[in-house]
Amino acid sequence: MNKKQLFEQIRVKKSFLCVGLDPVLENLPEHLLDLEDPVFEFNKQLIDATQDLCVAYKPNTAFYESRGLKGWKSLEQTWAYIPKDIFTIADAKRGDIGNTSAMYADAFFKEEQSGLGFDAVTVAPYMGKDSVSPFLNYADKWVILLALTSNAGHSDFQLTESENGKLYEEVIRSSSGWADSEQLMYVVGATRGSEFANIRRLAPDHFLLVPGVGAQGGSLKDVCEFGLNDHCGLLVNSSRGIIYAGKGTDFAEKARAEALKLQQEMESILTEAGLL
Ligand SMILES: O=C(O)c1cc(=O)[nH]c(=O)n1[C@@H]1O[C@H](COP(=O)(O)O)[C@@H](O)[C@H]1O
Repeated sequence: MNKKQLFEQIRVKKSFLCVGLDPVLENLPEHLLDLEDPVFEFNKQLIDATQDLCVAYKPNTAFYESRGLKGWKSLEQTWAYIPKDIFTIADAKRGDIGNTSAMYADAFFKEEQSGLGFDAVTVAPYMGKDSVSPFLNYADKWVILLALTSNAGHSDFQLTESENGKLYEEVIRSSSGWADSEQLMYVVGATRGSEFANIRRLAPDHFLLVPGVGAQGGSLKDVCEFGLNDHCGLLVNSSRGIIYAGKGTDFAEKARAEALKLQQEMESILTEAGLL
């Protein structure tokens, strides 16, 4: 899916919501636990209940990899179940020397080989250009590079100052030369509201993947104040805040209600910005 198509989906659905599919077996509704693949069944019902309200799904691969082969199978089935007009992000935070990154890229993008054909993968930038390029070699796929993350530890390195400014600024500046905004997005945590104006100065046209609303307390309004651009430019993710809204047999309805709240807030933001 290209940038134009993504914006079209945002306008059709009046939403820039990304639903994070981060299932922990112990937290799943009890009635699913006896099924052959409770994780897939959980995701399937969540996808059925939210697909008209969101433009993207983001399974974080850790929640699947932690269960070994079974988990990988659940991930594969989940990816295959997501309707093809919805943007899919493998949140895997990969990046290694070039030939190894090429294998990671195949793992998430090369469907005929790996069984997975995600639209995008999250990548850590710190090994530099040659560690990111193999992902960019897939011309119709996206790299979502970590810029300014939502966690407390973001200040350990990302805010470090040098003659080139803060480290995260340097990540955005340098990587903008590796690919354009048709192939590159940045991760910026919703908890970093005050930095959005600065990020838009460095990356005016890029889509930003913004995790951290919901369970981590980030504000959608603050993110949008400076984060919105003329093609929306935001994919705002909530995982736990949606998928664990309920724990009973009505968990999917409860998840839908939380997703709907966000979608409605997004619709009024998009309307106010003249983007619908
Ligand atoms: O790359 C990410 O998606 C990510 C980056 C970041 O800075 N912070 C962050 O929370 N995430 C991911 O976004 C999701 C947030 O989940 P919730 O806090 O449950 O909404 C998790 O999958 C995190 O791994």
